[in-house]
Amino acid sequence: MTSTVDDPTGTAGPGGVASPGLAAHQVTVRYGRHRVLDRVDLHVAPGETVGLRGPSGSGKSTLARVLALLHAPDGGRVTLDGRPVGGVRYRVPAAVRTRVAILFQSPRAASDPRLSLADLIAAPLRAVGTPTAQATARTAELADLVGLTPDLLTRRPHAVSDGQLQRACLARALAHRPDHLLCDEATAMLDASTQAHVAAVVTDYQRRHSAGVLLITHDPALLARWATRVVDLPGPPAALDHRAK
Ligand SMILES: Nc1ncnc2c1ncn2[C@@H]1O[C@H](COP(=O)(O)OP(=O)(O)OP(=O)(O)O)[C@@H](O)[C@H]1O
Repeated sequence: MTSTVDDPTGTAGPGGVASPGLAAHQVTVRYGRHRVLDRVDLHVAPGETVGLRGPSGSGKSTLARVLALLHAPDGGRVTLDGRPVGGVRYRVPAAVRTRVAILFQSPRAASDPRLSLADLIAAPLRAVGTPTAQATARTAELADLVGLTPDLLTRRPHAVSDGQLQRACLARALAHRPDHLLCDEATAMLDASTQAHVAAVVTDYQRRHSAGVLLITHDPALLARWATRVVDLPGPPAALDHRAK
């Protein structure tokens, strides 16, 4: 069974010219015997917002983690501007991996409880050896961008609300001015006003930087309002791997 969900235009075409963007090509992922993604294609061009929907368990978060270069697929590959990206996490050169950022649903699960919000935002800058003064200035700029006041920056995650922590996670995601931002149910846990604010910051960033956005959500209203186009992941291919026994 092939689950091609999108037309991947991120490969070099007949003329050898690669279209810009972030793409998954024939991506397959298994957890043990459970095949979650089966040869899936997806392409996010600069400036567009691709909505990704599908039933619970269809592999949306898994695909986002593959595209964020956090999870190595068992088959297929990820390309950036048509060039294959080998490896995941710190095996990918900083200049490449910082072009993609991801914002998760639960800011608490995605935050080190020992860090102040300022250190949390600055973590990706520190990870690539950004000089302290530069990292401090950029952190202040990012905090301002997401609407975090200076008094909140000295607090740790337990001392701020979910909405404030998600704003810090958004600031952290934007630290390196990524070309692609993957939002995995990123506003699902937020109240309406924080949800609107986070969406406004992302869309403004997207407009100014021509960033591609992947929007994973179960919310049809959010997809209708924000997505340029919507891609459907089929349900989990449950029985597939029993045949291989
Ligand atoms: N690290 C893991 N180890 C084993 N199984 C996993 C792992 N991560 C996800 N899965 C399983 O893979 C399947 C797809 O999970 P995934 O979170 O990608 O789906 P999803 O479409 O994002 O679901 P939802 O809409 O409920 O968030 C699920 O059956 C899940 O239990």
